[in-house]
Amino acid sequence: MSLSLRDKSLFRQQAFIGGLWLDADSGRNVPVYNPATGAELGQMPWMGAAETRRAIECAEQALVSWKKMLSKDRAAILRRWCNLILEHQEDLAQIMTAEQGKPLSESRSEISSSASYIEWFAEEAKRTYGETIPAGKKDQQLLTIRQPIGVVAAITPWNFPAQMIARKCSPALAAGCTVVIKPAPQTPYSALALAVLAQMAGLPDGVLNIVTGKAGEIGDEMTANPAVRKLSFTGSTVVGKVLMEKCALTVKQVSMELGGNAPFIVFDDANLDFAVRHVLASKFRNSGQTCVCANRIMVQSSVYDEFATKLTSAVREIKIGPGSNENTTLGPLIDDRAIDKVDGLVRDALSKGAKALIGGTPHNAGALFYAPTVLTGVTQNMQVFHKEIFGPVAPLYLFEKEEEAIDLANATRYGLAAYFFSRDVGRVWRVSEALEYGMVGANSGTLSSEATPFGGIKESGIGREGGKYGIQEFLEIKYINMGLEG
Ligand SMILES: NC(=O)C1=CN([C@@H]2O[C@H](COP(=O)(O)OP(=O)(O)OC[C@H]3O[C@@H](n4cnc5c(N)ncnc54)[C@H](OP(=O)(O)O)[C@@H]3O)[C@@H](O)[C@H]2O)C=CC1
Ligand SMILES: O=C(O)CCCC(=O)O
Repeated sequence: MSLSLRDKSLFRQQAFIGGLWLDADSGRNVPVYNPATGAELGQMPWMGAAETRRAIECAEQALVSWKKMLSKDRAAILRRWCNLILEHQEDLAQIMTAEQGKPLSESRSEISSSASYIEWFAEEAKRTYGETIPAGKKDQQLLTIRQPIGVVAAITPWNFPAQMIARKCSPALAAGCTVVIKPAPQTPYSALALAVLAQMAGLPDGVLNIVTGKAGEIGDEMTANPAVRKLSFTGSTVVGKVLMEKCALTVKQVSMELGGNAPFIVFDDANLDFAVRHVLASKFRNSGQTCVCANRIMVQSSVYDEFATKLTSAVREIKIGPGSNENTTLGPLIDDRAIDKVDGLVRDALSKGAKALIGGTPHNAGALFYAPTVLTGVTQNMQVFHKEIFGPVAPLYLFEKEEEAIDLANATRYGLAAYFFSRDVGRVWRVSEALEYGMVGANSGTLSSEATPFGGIKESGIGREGGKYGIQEFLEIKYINMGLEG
């Protein structure tokens, strides 16, 4: 292991089931690599259906007492977990940067935002209110209570290896559910480190379980096992649809946080320097590998050239390199497939008439680095208009009128995040309403926070994470009709 951690116990190469650290039944492991250097970081157990089934059984057994625990006691454990995460922020950030590649400053801020989700839901645990309903007859009381759904399965991606666990697990645990997680194979160590701290915080055995290994087998067990009552997934729309189909057979609830194709519209009355700063934050964070990244930057014709020049100058200042260098602002992509996908989209656009003002090729910092890129002259007939880029490529589209920008923005099957910049208050309201998206940044390129509902419409998903809505995803409403006589 090449990491130098203050607390070495955080780096685990075993899965976590029923409070025990375990190898795969077969004893088989697979390597995990640092995307910046290609060096092997360690091994991860290659588990399958049998281990997943046992993790679900553990979660089912733990559910019996966890759901009955007073919510303030569950909240206290979550609060301790949050505090331990903050205490170990630096080690957790080092682990994340090593396995995921993002700059250390971004890893540190992901760890603190993960802690914020846990803190938020520790508080929400105490507020899972029911209601009374005025009855139509004198001899009855009508009411609702909210109860935990039961065992939850969570499948998480590699782009936010800690925050995804916090966003799914803390509301589930706060609600009284127990959880089995499958983290992405590229980034298991952040998830396992969080489990070390959860155990230290006093989370009872079996309440949180992490199974690493074969996606197909683990996913099939999670979706077929009747004990699992809910699946929460973040990842590609293609995989999300397959999982939804499989969940239908046992009628499980699902929360799906899937792909995006975010428009970022710059109107001619916008403050261009301000908009450029926000494009940088939205487009290049995590090397462009977020589902809410600006994917199609649409600029009104009268400010198009000026905006393109300003953006290119700003992109020139980006410092590309390993995330472990303190001055790096853009790290590598996650793997070869990501490089091929991003480069393929750029090649297609260039071959159809787009121009690269900067970048446009892989970068020589290492095998998985892509040069930050600005493309002009991009049009709807290029693949990049339709696909989630998931890389540091900013394609600029030109539009004339507000209605045209809205039509262009909505011309996609995705509906996660959208952004626009304008100083006209009437337009700010009109466009906010017209955009067919779950989240809109009006003069803002950042959206995510523990206090707000994160999620999409159309093929970007179902459900909301965060805010007062997040915990409801893990609660069932029970209606009680109480007869007062007899
Ligand atoms: N909404 C978002 O935040 C994300 C969107 N994406 C989009 O998806 C593209 C591809 O990325 P990729 O990592 O392949 O995304 P995937 O959707 O394939 O992977 C996300 C998670 O789902 C798991 N998974 C995949 N197939 C199954 C299955 N049949 N059963 C159970 N779990 C499964 C993966 O595990 P395993 O890797 O072992 O297959 C991983 O843990 C990206 O370029 C991006 O466009 C990707 C990640 C996050
Ligand atoms: O890409 C995602 O799936 C989540 C984005 C989280 C964030 O914006 O911090």
